[in-house]
Amino acid sequence: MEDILKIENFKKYYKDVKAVDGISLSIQKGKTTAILGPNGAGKTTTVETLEGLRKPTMGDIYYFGEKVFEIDRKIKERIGVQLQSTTFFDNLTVEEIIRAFGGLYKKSIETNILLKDLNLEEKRKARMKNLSGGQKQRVALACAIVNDPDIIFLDEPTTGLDPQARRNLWEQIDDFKKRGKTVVLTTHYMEEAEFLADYIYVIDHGKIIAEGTVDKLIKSLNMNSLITFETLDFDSNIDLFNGDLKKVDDVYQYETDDVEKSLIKIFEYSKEKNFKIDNLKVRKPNLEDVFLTLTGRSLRD
Ligand SMILES: Nc1ncnc2c1ncn2[C@@H]1O[C@H](COP(=O)(O)OP(=O)(O)OP(=O)(O)O)[C@@H](O)[C@H]1O
Repeated sequence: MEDILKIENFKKYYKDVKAVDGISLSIQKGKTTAILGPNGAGKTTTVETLEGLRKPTMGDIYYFGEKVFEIDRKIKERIGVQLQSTTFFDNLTVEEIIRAFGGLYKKSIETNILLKDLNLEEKRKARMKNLSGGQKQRVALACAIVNDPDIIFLDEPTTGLDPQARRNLWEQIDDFKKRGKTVVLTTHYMEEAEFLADYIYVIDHGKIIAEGTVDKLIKSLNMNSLITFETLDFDSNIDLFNGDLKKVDDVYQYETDDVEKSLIKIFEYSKEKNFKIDNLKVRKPNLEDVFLTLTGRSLRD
C-alpha cells in the first residue's frame, strides 16, 4: 500500500504544554484514517500541522513520497481542509460561499456539481445564517473538496450534530473514499471512527497509545461479550463476580464468555440483595472499551 502522507516523530510544544509528543503516522492512499482521542489529546494540532497552519517543534513530513520543509502552494492545491470551526460570512448564500472558495484554487469543481453531490441544491440561494448545523457542515465539506483534492482533512466534522445529520454526513464522507480520495479525520466519537475508518490511531496526551483497524484494536482486548446495567439501589460494596464487576461512569459492566450463565447470576444476586436492574444490555466490545482499557478513562471524559 502506498503512503500518500507521512509524519515522523512529530512534536509540538507550547511553552510548558507538550501538545504532541513524538507521534508518527502513515496515511495510505485511498483509505480513511481516523485520529481518535478525547478533547485536548493533540488531534487538531496534528492535522493543522499537516495542513501547514502550524509549525512543528520537531518532526519530518512527507507528502506524495517526498520530504517537505514547508506546506507550500503546490501541496495546498492537492489537499482539502475542513477546520474544526469555520465561520462563514452569514449573509452570503451557499452558492456564493462555494464559488468564493473555488476562486482560491487554480482548478475547482463546478459549483452545480458540488451542490448536487452534497445534497445542497435546494439550499443554493439560502443565506448561511439560515442553515441548520448539518447543512452548514455540508457547505464546509463542499468547500473542503472544491479543489478536487487528493487528501481531505476533516477536523471533528460532526461535532454538535444530531444523530440523523451525523449519519448523513458520514455517508457523504464515505462517498469521498469511493471516489478514490484519501481522508484524514479527527474525532472523539468512537462510532464515527468505527463507521468511517480503515485505520485508526488512538491518541491521548499527545502520544499514540494504539493503532490498527477497528477489528484489530477490538480483538486486542481479548474480550468476549459485555453485560452492562444500571441501578439506583446498588452500593459500591459489591462482591458479585469476586469484584470483576466494574463501574464505568454510572454503568456496571461485566465481561463474560457465557452470557446466559452470567445473566442468571446477576438476576439471582439482584433478588438476594434486593436491588432493581435497569437498562440491561449485552454487547460486543467497542473502541470505547479499547480506550478505557488503555487509559482507565472514557473517551468522553
Ligand atoms: N496555541 C496554543 N497555545 C498553547 N496551548 C495550546 C495551543 N493549541 C493547543 N494547545 C494545547 O495543546 C493540547 C492539544 O490541543 P488540541 O487542540 O490539538 O487537542 P484536540 O485533541 O484537537 O482537542 P479538541 O478535540 O478539544 O480540539 C491541549 O492541551 C491544548 O490546550
